[in-house]
Amino acid sequence: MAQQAVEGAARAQWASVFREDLFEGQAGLVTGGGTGIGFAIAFELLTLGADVLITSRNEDRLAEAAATLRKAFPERKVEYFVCNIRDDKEVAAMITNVLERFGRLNFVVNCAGGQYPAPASAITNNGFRTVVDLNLNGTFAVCREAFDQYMFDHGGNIVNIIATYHNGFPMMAHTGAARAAVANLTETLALEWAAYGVRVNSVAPGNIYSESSKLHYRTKGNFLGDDPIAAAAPFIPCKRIGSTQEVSGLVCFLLSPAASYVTGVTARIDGGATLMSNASYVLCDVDNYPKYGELPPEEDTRAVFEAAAQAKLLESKL
Ligand SMILES: CCCCCCCCC/C=C/C(=O)SCCNC(=O)CCNC(=O)[C@H](O)C(C)(C)COP(=O)(O)OP(=O)(O)OC[C@H]1O[C@@H](n2cnc3c(N)ncnc32)[C@H](O)[C@@H]1OP(=O)(O)O
Ligand SMILES: NC(=O)C1=CN([C@@H]2O[C@H](COP(=O)(O)OP(=O)(O)OC[C@H]3O[C@@H](n4cnc5c(N)ncnc54)[C@H](OP(=O)(O)O)[C@@H]3O)[C@@H](O)[C@H]2O)C=CC1
Repeated sequence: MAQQAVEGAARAQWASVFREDLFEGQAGLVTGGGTGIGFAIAFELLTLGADVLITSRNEDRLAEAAATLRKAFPERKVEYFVCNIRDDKEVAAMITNVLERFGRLNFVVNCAGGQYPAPASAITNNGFRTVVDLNLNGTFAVCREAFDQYMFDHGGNIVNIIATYHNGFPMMAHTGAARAAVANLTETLALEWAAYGVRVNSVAPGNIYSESSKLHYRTKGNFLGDDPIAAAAPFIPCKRIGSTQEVSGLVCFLLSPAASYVTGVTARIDGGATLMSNASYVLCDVDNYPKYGELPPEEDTRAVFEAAAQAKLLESKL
């Protein structure tokens, strides 16, 4: 709870690179908008003039995030609605609710999602089904309801947050399969809905610094040490993990008129990590790669890098 407020306060110091009236007059929805990447996206959309409804399962977290956003943006409408995107009826009710509150649905950002790290042989059928249900079926349900209830008549803009599933996703077979399916769904919807003035794109983040993702790995996975997201940094070409604001900036670009001719793409945002296909190429030290948004303190990151490299955590555990 308190973490949300701290995150919100920290983000109040951070400004978007985009024009402040970019989304003036628009209203939309961010699933998973109460935490992490989704919160950063909601924050930036509000910064740029939009009214935003955030939705997820945990009402306490949503209420606290909405309170933080309302405090930061008293001139905007900030709403929340409790919805499990794995439940079709709740999704339909949630879309109806956005329309009742805002009277329009110009954009949808599908950021709700997740999984647990495990080797494929340890994933039960129900575990696999659960993760596919959340990331694929839930995303589809939100897209289709948004289209049926509003975008069919008025056009609109959809961005799906997935993950870098490219070249396989060891320890994440369920989410890799689901996210690859969403990338394909993105292409199909972009084709079918172009005639209705709807653009559909995806953003595939690599390792992003978010409190909830660190917690998620520490409590449920722990296969890359205490801070697995940061421990991956030595193996990323730009030698750092990404910030939630970097993901948000890409989403805002895709929602903006500058991306009017962009539909059906999956944009990777991973510091070049998924390009690492040549085993004979050894990454150099990097000390001048640009940074944007909230990242862990330099010293902490370096300590984690050294520990990770020394223990060769990635090689030994995968
Ligand atoms: C190189 C790589 C670097 C890593 C590279 C990193 C890059 C990507 C980083 C990505 C980071 C993030 O996504 S961060 C975002 C993290 N946030 C989240 O994941 C939040 C949402 N997640 C969830 O709610 C849960 O993880 C999820 C499983 C999807 C749904 O939970 P539920 O409570 O609804 O499910 P349950 O009913 O409890 O469980 C359903 C089944 O799943 C199984 N299950 C659930 N958790 C389990 C666990 N930890 N370990 C085993 N099995 C588990 C249960 O045993 C059940 O199977 P049976 O026992 O057979 O019945
Ligand atoms: N951080 C990272 O490194 C990466 C993250 N991603 C993906 O980006 C997205 C955001 O991640 P991040 O912000 O880091 O992590 P979070 O855990 O903060 O985000 C997940 C969000 O999804 C919501 N959610 C989960 N299940 C459901 C559900 N069934 N119905 C509705 N909402 C749900 C959660 O809220 P609640 O619990 O209240 O339902 C939460 O707000 C996720 O899809 C994640 O998998 C992809 C690649 C890398």
